[in-house]
Amino acid sequence: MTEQSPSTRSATESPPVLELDDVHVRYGGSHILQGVSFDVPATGVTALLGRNGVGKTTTLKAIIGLAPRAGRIRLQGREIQSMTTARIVRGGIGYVPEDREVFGGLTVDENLRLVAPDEGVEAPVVGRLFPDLVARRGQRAGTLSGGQQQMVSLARVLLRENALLLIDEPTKGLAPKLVTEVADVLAEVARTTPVLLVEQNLPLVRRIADRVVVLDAGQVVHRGAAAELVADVDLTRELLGVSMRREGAA
Ligand SMILES: Nc1ncnc2c1ncn2[C@@H]1O[C@H](COP(=O)(O)OP(=O)(O)OP(=O)(O)O)[C@@H](O)[C@H]1O
Repeated sequence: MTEQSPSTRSATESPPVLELDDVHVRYGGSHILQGVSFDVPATGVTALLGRNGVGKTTTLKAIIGLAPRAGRIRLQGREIQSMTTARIVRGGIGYVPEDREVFGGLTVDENLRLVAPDEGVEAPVVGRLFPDLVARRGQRAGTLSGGQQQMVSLARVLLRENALLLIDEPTKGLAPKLVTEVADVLAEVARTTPVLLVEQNLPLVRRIADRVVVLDAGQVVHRGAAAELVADVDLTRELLGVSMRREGAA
């Protein structure tokens, strides 16, 4: 495994918000996560990277209790690996899945009122981060663009207080301008809440992530600073099969 210097925590540094220790996921005969261990620090964005099918989404699902997992997972020092998803969410993890899962037949406001019945789009966080959603409050979510649906999905988790956000490929399939908008929102959100982000867009990772964890075949193969990985053309090609040269700048 390639690794930067192990985190030597100073006396003033907060303990990690999330710790994974030897986490395994098996689906039938397939051993998908094979002893995944890493920490998510209590601030900023930690990007979970890796080629297609290496287990990134499965890692988020294991954390939130949507995949059958073994091993130890701690949220703010408390073991959560045996808890139900509902309890983990109540305990402070917000999850934005890859497929966004907005209720297409409900309006933007109705989608948000499922979480915050008294506020919906009137919630201060919505006005501050998603003015477009306020303007579209009466539009059915199923008729929104992919980027707008992503905003609804993000807004919905931000209506709660979260200790940690798990966000799965928020920019997948979005046009470049919308990628920038989503990145701006994520950067703003990460100022107050730590984020574990699955993302394939390396320019975006370079822009908003502080550190990276790279998976390959169900195992962690690299941890370190995001800027260092993204600047290393050979390493990004080796670990991810892509390079910034080919992808272009953000
Ligand atoms: N419910 C399931 N049953 C069986 N196999 C599954 C299930 N969910 C995921 N897998 C398999 O687990 C492996 C990891 O999938 P996962 O979605 O975690 O990968 P990923 O790294 O997020 O990929 P991508 O970047 O393509 O989204 C894949 O081989 C996938 O086919």
